[in-house]
Amino acid sequence: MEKDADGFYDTPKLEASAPLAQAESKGTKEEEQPEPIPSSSSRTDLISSTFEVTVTLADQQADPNSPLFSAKTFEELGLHQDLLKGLYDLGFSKPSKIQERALPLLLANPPQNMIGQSQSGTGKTAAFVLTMLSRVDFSKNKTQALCLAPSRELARQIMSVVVAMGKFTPVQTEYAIKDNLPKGTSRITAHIVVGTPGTMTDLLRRKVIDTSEVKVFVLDEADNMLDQDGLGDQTLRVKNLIPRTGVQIILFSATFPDHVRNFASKFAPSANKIELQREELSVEGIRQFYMDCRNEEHKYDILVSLYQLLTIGQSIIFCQHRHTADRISQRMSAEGHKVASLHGAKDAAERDAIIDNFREGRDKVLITTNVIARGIDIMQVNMVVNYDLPLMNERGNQHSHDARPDVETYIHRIGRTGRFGRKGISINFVHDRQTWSQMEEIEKTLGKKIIRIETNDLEEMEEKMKKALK
Ligand SMILES: Nc1ncnc2c1ncn2[C@@H]1O[C@H](COP(=O)(O)OP(=O)(O)OP(=O)(O)O)[C@@H](O)[C@H]1O
Repeated sequence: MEKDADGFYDTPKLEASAPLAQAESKGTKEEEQPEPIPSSSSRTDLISSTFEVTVTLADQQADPNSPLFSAKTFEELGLHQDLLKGLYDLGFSKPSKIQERALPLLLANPPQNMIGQSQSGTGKTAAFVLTMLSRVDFSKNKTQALCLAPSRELARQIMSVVVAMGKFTPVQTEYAIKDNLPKGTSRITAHIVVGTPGTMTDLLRRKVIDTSEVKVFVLDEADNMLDQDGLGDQTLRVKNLIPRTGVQIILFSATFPDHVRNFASKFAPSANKIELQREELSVEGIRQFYMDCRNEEHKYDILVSLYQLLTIGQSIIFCQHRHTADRISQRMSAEGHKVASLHGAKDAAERDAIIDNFREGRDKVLITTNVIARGIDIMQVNMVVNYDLPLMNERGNQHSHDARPDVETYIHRIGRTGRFGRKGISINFVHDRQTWSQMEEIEKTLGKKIIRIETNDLEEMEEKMKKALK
């Protein structure tokens, strides 16, 4: 698995001076999504499918068993008028379960720490962003909230939510991601700073950020941020550079494997906890499939034969290594298919352009590594392919014969589809006894059937997929 300066999730190395990325406002209603302009017949389809999505979302938010359910309104959660305006402007009408449960605890005084878990795509970001925005005293030009994420792509996305939800407040924001600040910046006074741990540590050490007024510290994807095999060391360094007392520590993730739970409890002492049972981890709307390929080369052929289906909506193809992502995308491009590839060896400006092109629907197929396995929220993604299954990040493990599957990363990867009540499908490619048993272990751990699709019957495949997406 890839590891570099920022740890498990790689960071760019070249010195590109990307301008401070303008936060993109993030619509939630289907009609606000940046779809290409449809032809008149597909426009009718779009309207009816928009209607269907809106209706099923309302149904799900009314179903007490759904993670999107809430019995309350945003008004009842004690949010400031300006933040309510921001929420309604984004098209949020009702809180999801995690928002309803977490927000009253997060906003209570005196502030209490939180360890919050909820399935992928259920609205955790709003819970911690609204907390940061609620706790900031806008009359002070001082940094008061820090938020860390495992990748620059996720940090940029979180920032877009801060800006959109804070649209009716005077919030000032700044990034702590590589190659983003103008050279020679010696002082940051923005209320909220969002970044990755390597750059954040650097800014704190050099006292570019004054921490004396910091009162909220958020870790998104907290299990990865605290994991010794992930970004644990770097995150701890950041914590050691902020005040020891008076800071509310907020940890959120869809997964908290046992080996980080204890550390999380020490990192955020006496935290309120919202936890999921193992069987609750997978998202109902994501149908999981697998394809039995003959060998590595056959995996490539199958991926190419899937191209039509991959581009019905948008798709993310996950590989274990950067070189695989590059090789597949070069081959597919040479054969006339439009695909993009994104991984941590690319420089900052390139990474930003690739994810923005994909987010805005200009590219429909993104071939990548675990760098964007977590957090990335693009509603139109209705298919995820595990070209390689995710494997545990143990030294040498990837090459050994008993390499274990990384079930947490699997949950995050497939969670790039099926966002906030949408339907999505995932397809695992298995090609030998080892990958077969790795997939079996994932299936057993999650208690969810992974259904076979024949590799030689494209029509059947298409039928099954269309049915799953209905
Ligand atoms: N109350 C709401 N009403 C409507 N849409 C919402 C609401 N809350 C969140 N959303 C939308 O749901 C999507 C998923 O939210 P978010 O990215 O916060 O999920 P998450 O729980 O952080 O997922 P992950 O675990 O994958 O990071 C976003 O597009 C967000 O705008």
